[in-house]
Amino acid sequence: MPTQDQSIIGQRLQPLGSKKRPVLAWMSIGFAVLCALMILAAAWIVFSSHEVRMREARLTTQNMARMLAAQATMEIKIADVLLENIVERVRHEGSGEAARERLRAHLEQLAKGSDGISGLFVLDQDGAWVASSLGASASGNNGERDYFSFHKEHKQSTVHIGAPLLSKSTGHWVIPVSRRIELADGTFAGVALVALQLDSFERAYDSLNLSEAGTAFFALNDGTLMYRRPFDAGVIGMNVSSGDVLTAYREKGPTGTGFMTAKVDGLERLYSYRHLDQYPLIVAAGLSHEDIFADWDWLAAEILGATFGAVAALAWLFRKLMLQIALREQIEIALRSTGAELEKANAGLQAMAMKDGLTGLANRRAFDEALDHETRRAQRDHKLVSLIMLDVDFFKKFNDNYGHQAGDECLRAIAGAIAANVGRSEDLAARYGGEEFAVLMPGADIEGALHVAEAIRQGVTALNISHAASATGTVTISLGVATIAPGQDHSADQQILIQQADALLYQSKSNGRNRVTGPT
Ligand SMILES: Nc1nc2c(ncn2[C@@H]2O[C@H](COP(=O)(O)OP(=O)(O)OP(=O)(O)O)[C@@H](O)[C@H]2O)c(=O)[nH]1
Repeated sequence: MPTQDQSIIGQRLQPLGSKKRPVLAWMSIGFAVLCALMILAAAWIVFSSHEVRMREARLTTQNMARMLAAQATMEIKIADVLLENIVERVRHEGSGEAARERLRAHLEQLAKGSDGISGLFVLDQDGAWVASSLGASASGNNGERDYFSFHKEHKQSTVHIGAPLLSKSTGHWVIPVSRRIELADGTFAGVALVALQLDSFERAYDSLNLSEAGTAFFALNDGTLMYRRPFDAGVIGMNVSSGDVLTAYREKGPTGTGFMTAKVDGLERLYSYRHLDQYPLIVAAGLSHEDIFADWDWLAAEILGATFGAVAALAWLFRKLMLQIALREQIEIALRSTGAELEKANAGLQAMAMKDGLTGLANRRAFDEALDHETRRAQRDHKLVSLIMLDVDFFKKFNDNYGHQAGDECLRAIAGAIAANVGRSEDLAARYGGEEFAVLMPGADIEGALHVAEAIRQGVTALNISHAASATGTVTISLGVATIAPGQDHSADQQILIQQADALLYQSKSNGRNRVTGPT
């Protein structure tokens, strides 16, 4: 079963009243603006929180990069200080048999006091171990290592940091940090080496608050990857110089932040990178999209979902309200039109109640009311009231000869002749009863009334309705005309007026019919 609302929608709502239409239009505009503002506010909150997340993420990656740079600087610095010390010692004490023993003890001493160092070595001009922190019996040759070749070929006195390699002595990943040893004349005399444990970097990188998808790494200026979190031995030593981070470093400067794609796994992350001030190293930390926006996605979905839900609920309520208003309006319109129709019907009924059904003239009731009203008025205004009473001659015979239906037609024609000769608007022609008619003429004197009566008589004669039983051969009427000046007793005056007119009418009858008789 359709609901009330549905049936209204089905019928198409009637247009609203002209006064209410602008009000409803403004209400609708106001509601639409309110909804738009709610959605805009929600969008603004979501957008702002996105910006805040981004700012926080940038700050986080920048702090991570700063921390990693400080850690790497510290590690290398310690190694560098140790190397300076060792090179200086070799230069002063040489590397002869006696010096070797003291050097070895010194290296052991230095290694003991330093965390994160796998070993300290002094190599001769061929790469053979002169002394190491690993003990008197330890021996080896590192002549084939890249850093050894580098120092042999370059007269560079500053520290050299090499790509990570697997230690020959421990089998662990180490970073070789080394310096060239020269004789007084500048000829190559060997290399001092500190092997830094890659583990100590791993600990620092693991302490970062990064998810599975986050990453951090450091690389040499030439793009050689030194370490990357999460640790994967397969990528150590890989060249990432063509990656976004190294490219940004070359193109934009020593520090930077932005979304970049990793060379190693192809994932896009928000990276901050930083080049170490003192060493040819770059560190970088990257947060994945999930790291940055994990709970923001939910928050945004909740805010937008709640907003759209509230807007939908409000729209539903607003539509209900509009339908209620439209329904009320429709009921009001229907009531108004029903009221108007009722009034019209009442007026029609009233008119019908005062009219004679056969002739269309006023009926007896209307005549009686008008007579009462007019005699009172005439009494007040000191005026006359005249009355014509008329009756169809030999009408019984007419009916008998021509039938009742023809009789009705005849009465209708006579009523037409009466109405045609009653000219003033205040005059009232009525069917008094049966074949008897009356014409009430307020304000008319006897002459005027006689004149109208004669005109009516002639009008009926002129109808020329055949009436075989009448002496004239056509339908005629007899009339009596009376006039009074009403006094205090209206009721008696009315009776007198009717009786006089009626008596004069019957005088016309008895005098041969088809005539008008007035008072003598
Ligand atoms: N067809 C028709 N006849 C009517 C109507 N009202 C009254 N009559 C008839 O009118 C006739 C009146 O007859 P009477 O009162 O005898 O008068 P008359 O025959 O006209 O004779 P006089 O008045 O003496 O000339 C009656 O036969 C009524 O039935 C009507 O509405 N229609």
